Amino acid sequence: MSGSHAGGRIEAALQLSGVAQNRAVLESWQRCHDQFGLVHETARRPEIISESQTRQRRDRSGRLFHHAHDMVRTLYRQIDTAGYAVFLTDHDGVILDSVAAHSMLPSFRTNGLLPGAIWSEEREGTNGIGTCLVEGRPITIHNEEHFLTQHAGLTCTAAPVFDPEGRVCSVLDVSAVRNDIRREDCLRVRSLVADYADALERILFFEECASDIILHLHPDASHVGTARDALIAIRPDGTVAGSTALARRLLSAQGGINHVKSLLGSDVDGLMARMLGTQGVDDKARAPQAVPLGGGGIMFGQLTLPEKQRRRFSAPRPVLPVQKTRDHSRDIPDQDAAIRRLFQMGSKLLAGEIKLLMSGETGSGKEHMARAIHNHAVGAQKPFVAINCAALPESLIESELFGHASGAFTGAARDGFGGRIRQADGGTLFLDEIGDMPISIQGRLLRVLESRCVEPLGSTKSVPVDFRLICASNVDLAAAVANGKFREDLLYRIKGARLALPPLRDRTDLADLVSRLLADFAKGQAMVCDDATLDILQQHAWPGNVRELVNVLQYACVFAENGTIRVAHLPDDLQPDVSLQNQPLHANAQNPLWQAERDALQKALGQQRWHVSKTARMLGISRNTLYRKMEKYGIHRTRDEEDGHRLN
Ligand SMILES: Nc1ncnc2c1ncn2[C@@H]1O[C@H](COP(=O)(O)OP(=O)(O)OP(=O)(O)O)[C@@H](O)[C@H]1O
Repeated sequence: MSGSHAGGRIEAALQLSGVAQNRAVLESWQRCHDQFGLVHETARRPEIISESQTRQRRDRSGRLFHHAHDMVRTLYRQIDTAGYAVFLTDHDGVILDSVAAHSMLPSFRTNGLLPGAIWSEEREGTNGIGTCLVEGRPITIHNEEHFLTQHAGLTCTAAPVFDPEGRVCSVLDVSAVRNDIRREDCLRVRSLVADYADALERILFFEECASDIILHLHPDASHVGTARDALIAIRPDGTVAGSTALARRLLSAQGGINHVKSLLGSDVDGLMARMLGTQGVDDKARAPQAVPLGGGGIMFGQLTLPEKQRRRFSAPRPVLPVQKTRDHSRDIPDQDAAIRRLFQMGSKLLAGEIKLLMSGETGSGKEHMARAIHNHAVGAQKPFVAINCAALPESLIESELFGHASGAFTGAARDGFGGRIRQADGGTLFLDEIGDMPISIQGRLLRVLESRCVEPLGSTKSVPVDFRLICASNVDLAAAVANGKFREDLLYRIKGARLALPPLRDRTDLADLVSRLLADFAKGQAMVCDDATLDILQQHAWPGNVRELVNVLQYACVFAENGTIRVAHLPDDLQPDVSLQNQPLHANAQNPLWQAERDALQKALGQQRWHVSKTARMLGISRNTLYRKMEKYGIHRTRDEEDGHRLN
């Protein structure tokens, strides 16, 4: 549609008030026209604040930017790749973060969608971000619904993120520079964006209201304690410190939710007594209870108490003594600065009984690091119990973790088994791949973490346990919560502090790591790599990280002669590929040959269901060469592909 046509349509719609299909769009056009004096055909340059101002806004957004970082990327992977980008803004509509396919960046930039750009309605007319800020609800602004003609090529779906006081503090937006997307096709994106915005709201809520009593509410008891419930933060004096948008919606008929008395008809002590009974916080607090509302009606709820309140309501229990000042100068041998920093931080946090959640690619050394931190912070003589939650069959995991009484089930040990958690008493429990823990077991683990007691299967006796906890996961747990695969309350319990281990390819100490590992394998004999070999190791992408390096070096040691590993001693995958060395350096996306090879690789990977070894065999190249080519052409699996098939 030409500019004047679009303008005519907008003017006609404005005159026919009430007839427009989309109230929000019509009202926005009205604001653009009457309040902001915008003219739809004017071509305007985007207003972009400086990098330092954008940085300041990120800092000012508090933890929003930090927490949203992974979510924005997970959301991007979850959305079909067809030209979409994901944006995070602050409360003024200034873009703080964005993710898009590299090839699409120029077109988003041309349209003014880049960090620092201001997408308020006042500035850019009706648009996903700006209109969502005004409406305070998820919205799609489709092509010509944009007030300014220059934005008619955009399709934007956005959802607001609320702070606990109910103000929109951010907008999560998914946009495409395409005009072949039908409005109805945006529905799936809209529900995804809204889910992520809700998840972000809850993370900010739990963080900001960490010292308040949290009331979880829902009309359906089965939703209480899940990511679907409504949350209200209550101060000890009964005033409401904050709530989620869902809580405000569900309780809108209650005539304000400023004080627990008007909301529930009782003060804080009354609420505690009713919901916790005489049994203390640990068990009763979790079972949803019927909650009569002050203004009539009933919901189901449960309470989560901050540590201070828990102590008030639960029996005193022995706390694992914090070790005296520890000698942090006795460091791990790794030379990489990021690894050393993580070790120092992790040791201090674990010594202070903070729970650690490690992330990092497979084989990057999460367990290795966890053990080093435990040795340093708790003491090597204390138990370190590592459990891989993905490796245990579901039928066994419960008794393995929590133990069982004698004869609790067929095949149970005759004298019973105390369970791995109790083995960690006085030391550290390391739960690897916690994202793979069955949801039924997650509830039991949560109870153990809250009550610090284990109840073995087939027994009614609770046994007190004291351990420090380190968890690791290579799946995005926030996304697992959004997909209903991981309990949100457990995530907040285990996420005291996050440690993200870098992949081996990003580490700066490969040569040093190689000589350390060789010293271990060669058992006293001198063993080195020559320069050419070291060069190849430095260039390799190491998808299997340190574990892969260990395997490669062990293999090479078998063939090494006179204490030297040469290129010929490396496995086939690491042998140099002559054909690649002859590639022109200036290959780029405009080059038809470049594109043809990229397409062929992508097709082959798709045919082989992203099985890299099989694809490499089919193409007649080594696995290592295929990895390098994938890296060169920026070929990555989408989230769906990742879910379906593990990269071998
Ligand atoms: N910094 C290191 N120094 C020496 N060896 C290491 C180091 N990091 C890891 N390793 C070795 O690499 C291998 C893989 O490490 P680890 O099991 O800790 O990785 P991970 O990230 O926990 O793997 P996964 O995600 O598969 O559970 C182990 O053999 C470990 O001993």
